[in-house]
Amino acid sequence: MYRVLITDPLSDQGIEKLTQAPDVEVILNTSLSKEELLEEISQADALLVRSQTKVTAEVIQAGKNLKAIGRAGVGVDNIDIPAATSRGIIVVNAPDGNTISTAEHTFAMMISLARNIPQGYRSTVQGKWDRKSYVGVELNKKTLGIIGLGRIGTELSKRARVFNMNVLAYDPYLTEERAHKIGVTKATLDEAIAQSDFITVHTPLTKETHHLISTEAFNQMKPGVRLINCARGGIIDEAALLQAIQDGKVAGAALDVFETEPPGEHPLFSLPQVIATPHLGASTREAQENVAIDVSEEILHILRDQPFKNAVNLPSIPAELQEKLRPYQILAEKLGLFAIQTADGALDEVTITYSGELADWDTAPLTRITLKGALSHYLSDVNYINAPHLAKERGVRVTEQKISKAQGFTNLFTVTVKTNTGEHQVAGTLLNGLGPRILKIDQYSVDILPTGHQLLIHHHDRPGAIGRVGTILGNHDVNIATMQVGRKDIGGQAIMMLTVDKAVPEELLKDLEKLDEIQSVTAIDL
Ligand SMILES: NC(=O)C1=CN([C@@H]2O[C@H](COP(=O)(O)OP(=O)(O)OC[C@H]3O[C@@H](n4cnc5c(N)ncnc54)[C@H](O)[C@@H]3O)[C@@H](O)[C@H]2O)C=CC1
Ligand SMILES: O=C(O)C(=O)COP(=O)(O)O
Repeated sequence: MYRVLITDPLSDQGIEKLTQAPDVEVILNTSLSKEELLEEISQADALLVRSQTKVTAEVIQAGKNLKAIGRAGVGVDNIDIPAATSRGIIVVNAPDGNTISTAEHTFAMMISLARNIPQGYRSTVQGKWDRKSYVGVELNKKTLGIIGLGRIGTELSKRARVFNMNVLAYDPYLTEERAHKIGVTKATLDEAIAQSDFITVHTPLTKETHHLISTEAFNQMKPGVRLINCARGGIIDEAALLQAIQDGKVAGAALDVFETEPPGEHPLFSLPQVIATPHLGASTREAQENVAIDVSEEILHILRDQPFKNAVNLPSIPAELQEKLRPYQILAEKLGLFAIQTADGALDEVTITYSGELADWDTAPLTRITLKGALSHYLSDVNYINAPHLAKERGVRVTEQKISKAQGFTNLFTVTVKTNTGEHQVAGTLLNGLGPRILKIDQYSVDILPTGHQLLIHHHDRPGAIGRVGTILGNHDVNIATMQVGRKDIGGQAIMMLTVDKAVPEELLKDLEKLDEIQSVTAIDL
């Protein structure tokens, strides 16, 4: 039974997939103290949050069984992603479900700001009839600067164009072609800031976007500019905004998000030009249902070891490529695990060579899995999420090579491990209808199923060597399932590759090493 902990309010209908799953127990508690959260998370297999719960490194560390963190929404700035990645925990979000709601909320904020609707409402319900103080401006023919033309920025631009606004968009990934297609003018950040009557931000909060709109930016703006932030507190420097309003440069600001949430009695709230909502961008029935459904499905898939889409800490792989790569996963993992066991000493480098058809594909997922296989020989908590991170942390270089020819096979997959004592190579393929096979160990050709207990023996090619090895295994009651011999020259260097029916005891290895012709004996468990 998987325990899924939910600590922020989610749509009941949205989480039905989880609550009704026979293999899931949902623990729903949206008022946990920090200590209670640390206690609850220690039992959880997955955690589901919105923006309120701060999923810190401490929380992640306490999640001993934690496999996945789901964010029912877009922004993951409340989750310590590096901490999750280094623990091998998958973080997924629900990027599509609240786009329209947030774009609509931003538009509502822009109109409210232009027409002083919140201020006019407050004054009217206080019994006043003040029509002079709340004279607004039209959106018609005004320039809207959108910083960040992703999902929400794009939806907002469509609505702005219907209102006959001229839209300038700045986004480092925006091409001229896409701008043209959407009907916006591609601008630099400086142009968007300097030429707009309304400026709205729709970027994630990152190191680069933190205080993207600061005093310097305010200095470049048109007098009377109005700002909207329905993305994240911290993209606009609140202290600089306060000053710019007080200086008369900025005519108004509409804020849905704040540097600290909840903001409490914020100095900005004493200014009549500021309107605010309590992080309501995604708070519609529709959006909440959408994101909760999306993230619940993702969590179920992760827990059940099924394919999932929206991992924040994994590169996304198109479904078609996932299908093509799936059969190679076992081969990749086993080759990594096999190669590492043939090598002594500290691991310096892992090189994965993809030959044949494989060379044309994006093989990064297979590289991760190979690395997971190799590192799992040393580390217990390694998975394909944290394998690259753990390799880097340990100074292990990882290289991919691609060769279009595959030496007679459709695909050949070669793993080379370099340690401080030498270099070893193992190659394999997927045989049509037969599954994965190891075909080469260093320069020796073999044909081995990559599974179970194996014994790799390097020896001198001498008459009787095979018989003596067989006798010693028999003496230790270890049955040989298959045996293959490879050699370079008659009477020269050779290998024996044995598949045996049980794990090889240490004493057996010692007895084999005593034989004159034996150079090395390695037990390999796959
Ligand atoms: N107020 C609310 O309730 C909600 C807030 N949000 C916030 O809105 C943000 C945007 O959401 P989406 O549009 O769905 O994300 P998205 O990922 O589709 O779009 C973000 C865009 O920002 C651009 N970008 C990144 N760095 C930039 C920079 N330095 N300058 C300019 N552009 C930059 C990216 O290229 C991307 O196109 C989220 O990160 C989230 O923080 C999202 C949903 C609800
Ligand atoms: O999806 C996002 O990024 C949001 O900011 C929505 O936040 P919420 O889920 O409403 O706390």
